[in-house]
Amino acid sequence: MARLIVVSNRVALPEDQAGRAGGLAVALREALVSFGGIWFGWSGKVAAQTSDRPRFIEEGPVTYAVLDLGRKDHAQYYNGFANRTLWPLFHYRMGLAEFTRQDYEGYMRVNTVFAEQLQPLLTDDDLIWVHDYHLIPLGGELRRLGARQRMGIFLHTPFPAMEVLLALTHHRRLVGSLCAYDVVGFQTENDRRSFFDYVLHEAGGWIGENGHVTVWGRSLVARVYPIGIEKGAFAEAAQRAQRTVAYRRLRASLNGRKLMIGVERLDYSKGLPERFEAFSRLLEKHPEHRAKVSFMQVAPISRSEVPEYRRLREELESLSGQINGQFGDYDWVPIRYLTRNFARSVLAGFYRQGAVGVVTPMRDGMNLVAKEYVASQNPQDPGVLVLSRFAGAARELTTALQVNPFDREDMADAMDRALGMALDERKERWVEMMRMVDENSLEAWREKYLADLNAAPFNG
Ligand SMILES: O=P(O)(O)OC[C@H]1O[C@H](O[C@H]2O[C@H](CO)[C@@H](O)[C@H](O)[C@H]2O)[C@H](O)[C@@H](O)[C@@H]1O
Ligand SMILES: O=c1ccn([C@@H]2O[C@H](COP(=O)(O)OP(=O)(O)O)[C@@H](O)[C@H]2O)c(=O)[nH]1
Repeated sequence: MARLIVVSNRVALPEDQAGRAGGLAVALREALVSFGGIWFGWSGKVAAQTSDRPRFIEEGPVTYAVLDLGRKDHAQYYNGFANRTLWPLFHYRMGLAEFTRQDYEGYMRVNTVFAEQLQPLLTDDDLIWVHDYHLIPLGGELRRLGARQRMGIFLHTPFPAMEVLLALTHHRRLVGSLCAYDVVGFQTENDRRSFFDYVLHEAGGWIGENGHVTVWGRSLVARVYPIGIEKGAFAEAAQRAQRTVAYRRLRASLNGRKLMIGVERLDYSKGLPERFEAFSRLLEKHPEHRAKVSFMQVAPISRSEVPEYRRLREELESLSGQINGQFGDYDWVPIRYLTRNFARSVLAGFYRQGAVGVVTPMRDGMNLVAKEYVASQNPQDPGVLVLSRFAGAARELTTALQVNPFDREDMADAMDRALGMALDERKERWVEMMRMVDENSLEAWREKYLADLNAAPFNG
């Protein structure tokens, strides 16, 4: 049987798996255990120099092979080109995208080093599954070194419209390396359509049936695999959470008020200032909600070495202070803004208490929080999901209250509607969302992708 080689920027090492690992890490590890294989990537450590060989950690049939990144590589590849150029561009924030030649060179250099250190570990019938925008050039680099294995990539972020991508100096090289893979996976049909547009109108390629693409002398398939959450896990976690101290303390602190909850990394793609302003608008426009609802925003700090992320943090501190000052009372704080990270087992209990879940990114590949919120609800008394139409999840969760995050008024109205929604309508909307969450589970995503990768022809 073929071995599986997973390559991702972050690797969930065995010591992280006990309870801290996210659902995606658990699902990938399960696949690795059943195929046997290697998980290759960054160790998460920054050192003086990038490692000249991987550090190996063996656990049963799985080998973890990780590299430390040197300070310069970390700055140029991760904080630079990946998170200051590609991330904003892929999330349609052209104004925030910074491009420097040095960052681009650092990005390419790290991809080359990854390829050079991975290539000797490969055997002929391995299946190679690369994840995300950090490592797009890796496939092309491996091919350059002679790798003929079946190789796929899954893009967790959006793939931008062609006109946006053209703003990147090296767009041709980047898309060219995407086409070195045999299977290119996207979160939504929208993302795939943008890729097809580029193939047709910029690269002069062909799109055949069932996602077959012929371009630059290569054939590949481009398909949609919406990522999901582990089947049943959040429903169980939310039930269990009800017996915990955190659950009870949150409940007691609400003192009978409704909870509106948001959970995301502190990232400008998530639309946090816009959401805070919409909440402020809600309190202004509908004073009946004052002192009747508490909005809790969990926003663990992310990518804090990138200046745009630091500025966002300052903006949110100021906005939450201003809104609490304007509307708060001696016994009610409108916004609870928390920048610490919570375990998913705790979050499940928080989601369950949320009468309203607000997930309003300006743009998001999928947004798993939306699905986790739905799965954590009490079927007898479910909450309402207010969801941005620009989250990948909006394609599946069509019975959420969908909003335009660029329109504060629209969001404030949806919050008002969600807070007042009758039980029958809440149930009806939730049943349909839950059906989608179950159907497009994390397990289904993994199996569908691996089946396509397995079916790809060997390039020998
Ligand atoms: O590794 P970090 O820089 O700390 O960032 C965390 C991850 O953020 C992004 O997540 C994306 O993947 C999710 C699962 O497919 C999807 O729901 C979400 O919409 C995406 O934003 C990033 O793409 C990952 O590589 C990062 O590890
Ligand atoms: O304090 C927190 C905040 C978030 N998350 C998890 O982080 C993931 C965020 O994934 P999503 O797809 O929503 O966005 P991303 O951060 O990947 O862009 C979800 O599984 C959350 O449960 C967490 O474990 N603790």
